[in-house]
Amino acid sequence: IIVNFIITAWGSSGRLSPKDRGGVEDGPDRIRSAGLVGRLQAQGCGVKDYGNLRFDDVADDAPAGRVMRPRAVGSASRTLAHAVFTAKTDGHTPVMLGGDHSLAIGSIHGHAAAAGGALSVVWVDAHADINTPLTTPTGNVHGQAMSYLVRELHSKIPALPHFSWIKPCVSAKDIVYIGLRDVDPEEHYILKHLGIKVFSMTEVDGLGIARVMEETCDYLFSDAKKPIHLSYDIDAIDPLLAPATGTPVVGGLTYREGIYITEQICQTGLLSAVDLVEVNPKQGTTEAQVLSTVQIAVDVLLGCFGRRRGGNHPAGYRLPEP
Ligand SMILES: N[C@@H](CSCCS(N)(=O)=O)C(=O)O
Ligand SMILES: [Mn+2]
Ligand SMILES: [Mn+2]
Ligand SMILES: [Mn+2]
Repeated sequence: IIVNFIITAWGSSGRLSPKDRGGVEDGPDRIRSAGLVGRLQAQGCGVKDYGNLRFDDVADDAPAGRVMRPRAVGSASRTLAHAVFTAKTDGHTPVMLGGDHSLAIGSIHGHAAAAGGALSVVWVDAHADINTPLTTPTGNVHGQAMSYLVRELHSKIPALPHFSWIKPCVSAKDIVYIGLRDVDPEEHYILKHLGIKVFSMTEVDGLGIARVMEETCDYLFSDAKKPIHLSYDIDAIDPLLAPATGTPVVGGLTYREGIYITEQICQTGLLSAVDLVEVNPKQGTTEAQVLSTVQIAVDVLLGCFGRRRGGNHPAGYRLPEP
């Protein structure tokens, strides 16, 4: 599969709670240094690395209501939205390396603007990240990202500094969650009230990942085939395998389940943008923990862009003649 795509990178943008202790901004470079670009090129992808986006620090970024660092997050998201819009209109499949899941605001916004029509959003995560600014228990935007994007929630979003540029661009019916296991009551109400499709870890256990992916694709394409935005939070994977992340939750996806999701999404031929977020080297207590987390992040992206565990060979390959 020849895929032109970009790699942008994103630092920490939510409020750095003591637990968070920063470090998520180091995720992109650790993923790069694990050889992502070379591995993708080796499997036939064309890769253009746009480098790390830099964001101006915002002084006196006082909370707006409960929302932490609204000005920094809002303006950084706008910068990212422009970068993703440009990459998409240049015909690439953008890959956003996080960094915080708040980056999904800009990546999905920019993707939707370039796509022109509806997007399918597949959100792979232990968390729903759909708290509104009025329901968030922590104020961290990484737990609110979807609420700014879903049309049916628009009336529940108050004005926030540096957020006025955001126009909701995703319909509730075009969203599928996979891997949920730590959902706030308010988020649960939103998911139920909006009828958003959810395959929590209960469904993953009950149905098996093959059936989850079959139902995901049937559901998303029941009306029309739309470009897919895959927003993959590394904390969807069990923290025994991917511990270097800010909000680990026990009972996550196995490596095989996590990769199977990407193989099936790739097979649709509709993957149009990917976020790979919440890799936080500082949250690993040993280098081995960091490497395990980073390696799984690389394998997730390789699966998105054509790697099959049954093997691959380049188009046009022929056996050498004696
Ligand atoms: N529901 C909690 C935790 S959200 C965790 C964010 S992430 N991006 O999934 O790690 C909140 O809203 O702060
Ligand atoms: Mn985060
Ligand atoms: Mn998340
Ligand atoms: Mn999460």
